[in-house]
Amino acid sequence: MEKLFRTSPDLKVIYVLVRPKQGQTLQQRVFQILDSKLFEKVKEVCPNVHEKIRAISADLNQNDFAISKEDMQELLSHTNIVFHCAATVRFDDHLRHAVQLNVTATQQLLLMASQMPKLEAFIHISTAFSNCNLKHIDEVVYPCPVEPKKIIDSMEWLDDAIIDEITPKLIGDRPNTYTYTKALGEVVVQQEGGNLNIAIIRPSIVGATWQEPFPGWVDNLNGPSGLIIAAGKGFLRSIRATPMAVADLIPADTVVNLTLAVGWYTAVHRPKSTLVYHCTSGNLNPCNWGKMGLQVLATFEKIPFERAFRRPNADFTTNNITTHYWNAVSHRAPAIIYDFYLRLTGRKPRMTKLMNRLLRTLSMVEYFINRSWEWSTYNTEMLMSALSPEDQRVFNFDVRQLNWLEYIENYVLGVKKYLLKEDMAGIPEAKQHLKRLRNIHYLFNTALFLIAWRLLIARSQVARNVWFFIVSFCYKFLSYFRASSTLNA
Ligand SMILES: CCCCCCCCCCCCCCCCCCCCCCCCCC(=O)SCCNC(=O)CCNC(=O)[C@H](O)C(C)(C)COP(=O)(O)OP(=O)(O)OC[C@H]1O[C@@H](n2cnc3c(N)ncnc32)[C@H](O)[C@@H]1OP(=O)(O)O
Ligand SMILES: NC(=O)C1=CN([C@@H]2O[C@H](COP(=O)(O)OP(=O)(O)OC[C@H]3O[C@@H](n4cnc5c(N)ncnc54)[C@H](OP(=O)(O)O)[C@@H]3O)[C@@H](O)[C@H]2O)C=CC1
Repeated sequence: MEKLFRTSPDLKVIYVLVRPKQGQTLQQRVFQILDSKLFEKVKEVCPNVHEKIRAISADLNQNDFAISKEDMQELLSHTNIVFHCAATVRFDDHLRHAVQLNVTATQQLLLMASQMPKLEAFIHISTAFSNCNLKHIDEVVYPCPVEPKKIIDSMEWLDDAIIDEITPKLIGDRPNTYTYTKALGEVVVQQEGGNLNIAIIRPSIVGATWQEPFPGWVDNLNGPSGLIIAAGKGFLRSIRATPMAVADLIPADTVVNLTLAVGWYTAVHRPKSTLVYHCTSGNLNPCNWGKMGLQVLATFEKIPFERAFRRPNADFTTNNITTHYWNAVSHRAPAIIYDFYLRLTGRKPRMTKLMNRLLRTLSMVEYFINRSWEWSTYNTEMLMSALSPEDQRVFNFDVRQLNWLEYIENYVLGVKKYLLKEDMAGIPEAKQHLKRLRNIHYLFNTALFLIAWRLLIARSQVARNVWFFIVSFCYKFLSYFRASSTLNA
């Protein structure tokens, strides 16, 4: 919405389907976004943007999306382009819910779109990981072993226990219900698109904005953002990842630019078949997890997060044994010690619970950070050459121009400002806090070493002998040093 109004202020209206949430009405939700820093530039070129965004109450889990008759009539008769990006993105969602939102709702939306007389294009947002069971992925829709229609039907009569049982068999070699249902959604789009002008966009891991409307903007914890917070606050100490695996991140504004360009191309050129566009970075400008991790850590040195639990010092592990070891030593043990301290001081323990959640999240993302994929980008490159030089500039999605180190630094800064809502004025205090944590760390390690050593020499003759040897060696060395300095004098 932001980019559309900034580049096309004469646009009449955007209908946005919204559900009320967390005690906020849909108008409040939309106005909160419009009143945020994100929309400041838009308001300069389009001061009445509030009037041009029409929030329609809708819940994609309900029949006909629970849209009122009047709203439905308005939508059907006025819409020119549909951008469908609503989805459940939870990796561990129950299959019934994931099918409902990512497959059945897509089917229903296509049906709605087929009743829109003025519709020029239907743009469906999928994910580059919908076929993550393959190593090389082309810009085509791959068939699924079980037809989506059969899956939709079976979800209506199977009970939860049976669905739980068959889920691993259905998802096969995909890691979760999210990627599986997004793949089913693509098949539905292809099979049931009828005469509609359709395109599918597959972004990889969406990160903060690169340039527009300003660098580093981010508003959710998906992808790496949540883990950047966990690392910056010192909770995340170790993560099972392959440093050389490609970190296929794609900035949010690049996805937006490609999406709008695809909308134009699909509406104007009306390709004969459904085109799939990969919105990925790995084949054009690869960055790996090792480089990304190091740059994230380097940025924490310059711009630390406030009130860290421990000093940010995360590392990658590459096998199961070291992962278990570091999980026990660096994640669980400090959480237990801290909760013990909270209990002693009469407060409610919370760190173990938080750590368990973090470990669960890590186990869910491991699949994606220990493998590399190749996505072909012929259609995306074709689209780039179909744009005029001016549009290539305004709707830039050429990731070859992206400087990763600069991007990652802005990403971390954006996480601090827009997700954690921390003020830059707090950086000196955050640095002081980290110094205190470093001193506590050294003090704790020294005390631990002394206690362990004391226990060892109390129990072992060998340790005692080593101890006496070290003490007498030091004594002799000091005596020799004193004697030689007296002679020199
Ligand atoms: C060489 C040396 C180098 C040294 C290096 C050092 C390195 C050090 C630097 C480290 C940085 C670099 C790291 C690189 C890793 C990148 C990972 C990339 C992932 C890629 C995936 C891409 C896949 C495909 C992309 C796609 O196509 S699409 C979208 C992908 N979809 C998602 O990303 C949703 C995931 N999430 C869930 O699946 C659910 O969230 C669930 C997790 C089950 C929890 O579930 P549950 O435990 O039920 O808890 P919730 O209620 O959900 O949340 C409970 C609480 O956790 C919060 N929280 C929700 N989420 C997340 C999240 N992510 N991360 C963290 N927290 C989260 C939430 O705010 C709430 O906090 P609270 O409000 O309680 O305070
Ligand atoms: N983030 C990523 O890395 C990637 C994301 N994608 C795709 O991009 C799209 C957006 O994802 P992302 O922004 O990350 O995730 P979000 O969860 O932020 O966006 C999903 C949107 O769907 C809406 N939604 C979910 N359920 C319903 C419902 N029942 N009725 C109405 N609206 C609903 C949500 O509304 P609400 O705000 O009310 O919850 C939310 O606005 C998805 O299709 C996802 O598959 C693809 C590749 C990577």
